[in-house]
Amino acid sequence: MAGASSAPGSVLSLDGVDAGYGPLVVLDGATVSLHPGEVALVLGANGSGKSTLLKTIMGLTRVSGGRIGFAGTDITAAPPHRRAALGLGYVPQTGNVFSDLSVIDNLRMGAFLRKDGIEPALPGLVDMFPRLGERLSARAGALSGGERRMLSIALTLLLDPRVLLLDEPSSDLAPATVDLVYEAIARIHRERGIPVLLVEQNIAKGLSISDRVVVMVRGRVAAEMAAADVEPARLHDLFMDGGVRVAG
Ligand SMILES: Nc1ncnc2c1ncn2[C@@H]1O[C@H](COP(=O)(O)OP(=O)(O)OP(=O)(O)O)[C@@H](O)[C@H]1O
Repeated sequence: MAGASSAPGSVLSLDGVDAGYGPLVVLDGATVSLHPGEVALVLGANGSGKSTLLKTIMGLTRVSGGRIGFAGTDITAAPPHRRAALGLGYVPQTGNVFSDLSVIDNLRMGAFLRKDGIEPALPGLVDMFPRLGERLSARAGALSGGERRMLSIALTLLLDPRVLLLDEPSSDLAPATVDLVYEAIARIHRERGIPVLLVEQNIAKGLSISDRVVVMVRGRVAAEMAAADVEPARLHDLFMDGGVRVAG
């Protein structure tokens, strides 16, 4: 249903969404929106529902209430492939890379839906991720953690997303590698103007590229603020409001 549920001025919005896994309800009236051109950082304690929020936006959980709007379309009941086709680009924490295929074959697979194949997109991707360009014939399973993360992001970019949903891009990476991955994310945002909804436990790193912060407590958005206004001590209090352990 066109125009049914996007919050004014937002490209993506969740309005009172309840969602979870089977009988387990994790998101409990989650209301959040993403505006054109912004990076919004989702913070919260372990188990507060950050990853579930992204999975729900992609249609990977069971939604039992509320509405999800994307680019003027009500996608609450849309299957994941339709959400991807509409322009939702999801980079999960793990799992969208084929370890037994080479880097270039992963990219060919990722370009399967493109009418023009991988060739026209490859120079831009290699420019964005030079390390991948040097390792096109390497088996993806032999890549470093950072290279795999870059391949994972590159695969999502091949879908020409209108929004990027990133789930903990720093997880399990050494600090220097985190910096490389974040430089790439910042560059994608700057050069392509793609709004980003970022889930991250590395608060300092997440804040470094974000405009706005959304704090989740027990499956709902407990607070929102400009990234520039974030006081770490206050964040800690907000996280603890849910009575659960603080991440990191
Ligand atoms: N596939 C699943 N099946 C059942 N329960 C799940 C599943 N995935 C997550 N959960 C539960 O949902 C709740 C929220 O998990 P979620 O991963 O969304 O939290 P999170 O805020 O991303 O946590 P973290 O910071 O630890 O990654 C947790 O209680 C978790 O055990």
